Amino acid sequence: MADPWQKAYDFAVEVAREAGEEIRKAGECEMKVQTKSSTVDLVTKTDERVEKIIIRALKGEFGDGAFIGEESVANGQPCVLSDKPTWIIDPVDGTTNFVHGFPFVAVSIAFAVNKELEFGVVYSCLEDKMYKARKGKGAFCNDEPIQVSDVEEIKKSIIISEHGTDRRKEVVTKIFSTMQKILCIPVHGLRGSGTAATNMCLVATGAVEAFFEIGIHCWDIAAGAVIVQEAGGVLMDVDGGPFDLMSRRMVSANNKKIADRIIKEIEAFDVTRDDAPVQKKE
Ligand SMILES: O=P(O)(O)OC(CO)CO
Ligand SMILES: [Mg+2]
Repeated sequence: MADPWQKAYDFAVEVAREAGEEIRKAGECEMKVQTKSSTVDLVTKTDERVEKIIIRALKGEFGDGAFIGEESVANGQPCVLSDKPTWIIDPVDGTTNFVHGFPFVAVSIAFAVNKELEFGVVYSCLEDKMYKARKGKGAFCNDEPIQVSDVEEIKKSIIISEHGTDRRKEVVTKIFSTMQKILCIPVHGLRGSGTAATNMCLVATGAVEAFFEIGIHCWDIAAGAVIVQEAGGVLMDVDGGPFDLMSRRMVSANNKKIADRIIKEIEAFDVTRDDAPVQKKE
């Protein structure tokens, strides 16, 4: 078959749009907020409900397949990327923004086969921006082609960095030390939208030169990874090695020169891989 995944790609765009509509409506109602790994790792009924809507729609169209969804994993489902066609879903990327009414929230749906990402869809639903990309076929925002910035000089760049949800003092110290060093290169500015998926789309459109983070999960960045690459950008590990979707470490940039310069300043800290075996409780 010449183009086996086109139908899945088109369907993912429609599902992301419907999910975004649900999120917009839910944002207008009062919401009950719960916490996951820590008091700053938030989840709402909307996250869980929208993930179920997405998975139900995909199963309805394509049958039972492999799914890695943020809320399914939180409820004990495995988080292992196999060779099987696999949907990787973040129903609400930017849950903290959503809870606070900070206006950047995205639905992120990616699809991988043989552990390789085939396409990604990020719907920034409060801005009504539909980002999408398919391997080898370019990246788009609302159907217009997008491209990374051509800036090569770090001193002319804007860099996105987030703070994450790990509030251990040694981790926060490393995050701020890294940010300080990058700011003082100097760069034009540091930014952060509060959603990794949207941050990657900002790299892809050329609004910023790079976004890096340690501690994100595969569902935050899988769709954005395809979008950045198809917009002409690069993905790397924070130590300069190859990007590994399950490692929870990522630098995305408009080009390798900018990525390498940022990597020089990154103070890494340990995170548990997404696909690490779950420890059995004694
Ligand atoms: O809001 P979420 O889905 O928890 O994701 C955060 C990072 O983990 C923002 O990208
Ligand atoms: Mg997320």
